Amino acid sequence: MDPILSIRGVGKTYASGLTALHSVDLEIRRGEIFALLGPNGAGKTTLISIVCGIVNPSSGTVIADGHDIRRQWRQARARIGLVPQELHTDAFETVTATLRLSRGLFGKPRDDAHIERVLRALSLWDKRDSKIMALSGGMKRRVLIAKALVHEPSILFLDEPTAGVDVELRQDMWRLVRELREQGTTIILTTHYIEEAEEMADRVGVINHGRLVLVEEKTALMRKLGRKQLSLHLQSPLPAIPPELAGLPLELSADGSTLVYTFDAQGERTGIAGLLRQLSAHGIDFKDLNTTESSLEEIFVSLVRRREPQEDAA
Ligand SMILES: Nc1ncnc2c1ncn2[C@@H]1O[C@H](COP(=O)(O)OP(=O)(O)OP(=O)(O)O)[C@@H](O)[C@H]1O
Repeated sequence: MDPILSIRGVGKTYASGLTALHSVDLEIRRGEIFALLGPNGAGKTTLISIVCGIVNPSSGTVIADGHDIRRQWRQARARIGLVPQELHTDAFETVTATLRLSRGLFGKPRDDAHIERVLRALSLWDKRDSKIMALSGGMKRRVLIAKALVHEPSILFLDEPTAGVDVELRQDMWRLVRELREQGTTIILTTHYIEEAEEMADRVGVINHGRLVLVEEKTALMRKLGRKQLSLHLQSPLPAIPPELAGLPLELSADGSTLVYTFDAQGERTGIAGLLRQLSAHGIDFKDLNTTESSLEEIFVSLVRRREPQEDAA
């Protein structure tokens, strides 16, 4: 593996005494889309801020594209683009001037052709001469992304990029993320929209109470922790699950018309054949059936819940 970003033993205790991160180890692969998930206050922004040199870690090291973020801050920072949650930019500047300035800050020579490409990709070309303060909220978010990309970073952090944005911008954003990945940019995003991580990410990390509790290939995670459900839509509603079937992982819908059987997606044996035999033996007929798999969201919620008692005990 060729990590583009190595985070080793990174901890953070704020001046208030609050420990936001406990010795986090994480390696990000070159060219991947990595989704960092976690509930509010888990430490995602703290971790991103440390990698971007905005917050000093209390312990540990971070190597970004070959450069130590503390000893070679300038070189490391020039490899990183950050789309923060909020806009901190000069409201009186025009969009183009802001981008030129951002690019210059990272020591990159002026390149108006690149700025034009970034502006066009974000549907900002028409707004290039507008002052930032005259833009709508959505347009300002687009400027944030443009600013993060204008110095051609190899690692792009997106901190809650789609929180509160409209559908059009969200779609533009994901199209752009895919294009950037195809061009070789490594992307690390935090999101509360887990379906986005499910759709976009190659790997998923879950952070909870300042600890990285899991890092896994998304598909493997879904296979490993996912559960499947088989829904049987019955010919005639049942008043209750027959006592003979009480030992099975079955649930009956409130109106008695659907039996839901839950099984392990990873298991060797699903038990479905046995279930169908038993239903037939008890004269329970069904007219239709379908299966569903648990989403990353359900897996995430159960993971975060499951880890809580361990955390408290630690
Ligand atoms: N400057 C600071 N001083 C003291 N405590 C802080 C500071 N910044 C963050 N924290 C605390 O550190 C913890 C982690 O916060 P952080 O913003 O990293 O979480 P997060 O996972 O990004 O949350 P969210 O999903 O809400 O953005 C929280 O308890 C937060 O209150």
